[in-house]
Amino acid sequence: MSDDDSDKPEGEGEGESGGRRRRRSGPVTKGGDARAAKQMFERVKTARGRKSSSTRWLQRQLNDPYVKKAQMEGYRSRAAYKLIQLDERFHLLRPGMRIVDLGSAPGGWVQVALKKDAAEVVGIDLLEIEPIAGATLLQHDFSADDAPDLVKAEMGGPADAVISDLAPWTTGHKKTDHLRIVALVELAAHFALETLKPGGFFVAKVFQGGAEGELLDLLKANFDKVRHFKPDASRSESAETFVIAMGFRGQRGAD
Ligand SMILES: C[S@@+](CC[C@H](N)C(=O)[O-])C[C@H]1O[C@@H](n2cnc3c(N)ncnc32)[C@H](O)[C@@H]1O
Repeated sequence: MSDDDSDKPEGEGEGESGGRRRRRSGPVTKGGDARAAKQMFERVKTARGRKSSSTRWLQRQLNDPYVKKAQMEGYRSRAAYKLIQLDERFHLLRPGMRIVDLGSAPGGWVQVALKKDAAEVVGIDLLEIEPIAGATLLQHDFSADDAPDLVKAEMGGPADAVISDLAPWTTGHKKTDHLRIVALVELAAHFALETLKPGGFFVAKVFQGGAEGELLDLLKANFDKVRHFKPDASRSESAETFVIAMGFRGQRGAD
């Protein structure tokens, strides 16, 4: 993953793209390991064969209050608190909504949307996601041509919200990675324009300067309000922030 705010150690968990899998029901992972909630700072010894970047990731995870909170409150990722805090700030999630979550593995944002009594939650990721009761989870590339129609068919209509915590797998080459990240957010915005209903909103993780240039122009042309916000759960050393575009003007504005 590109982002040092990621929930996985660098280089782990890369999934194959292509195949599509549907999951409709299953248990939400509950509870947490009380031992993991220890208050003391945990130091991790560099084990043989473990890269120092993995050691740093492990040490940070063990000492991160949001990791501990997620384990105790039954969320699959610390990322869940980013959506919770975005919602606290902008009052986005309301009961009965149809919500599309782009890049949903392992499922923290899906859990938050369900907790807010969404009527339909469709999550899509290149990676397989353990089932979550009440959500439809697709293992698919959201940028594939057929993805918007697939998602709309699963939801039974246009979405009230498209939320994106997408992070691309990276090459280590700074310029290439930056282009990949920008392209991914732009694709997510176009996905939103194709699937949202008028009045709907789009939330997306963006990097560095936030939504800029063509992306910002696109959002301003199609939404009544565009804001940026970095939730407390987003690590201060991370270049990520979030763009929130509210009041979709409808398909004609997308021209
Ligand atoms: C930071 S994680 C999302 C965490 C999630 N919001 C949560 O709360 O658990 C970003 C995800 O984006 C996914 N992703 C990246 N490119 C994708 C693509 N083209 N289509 C679908 N998912 C993609 C990755 O596989 C990864 O699981």
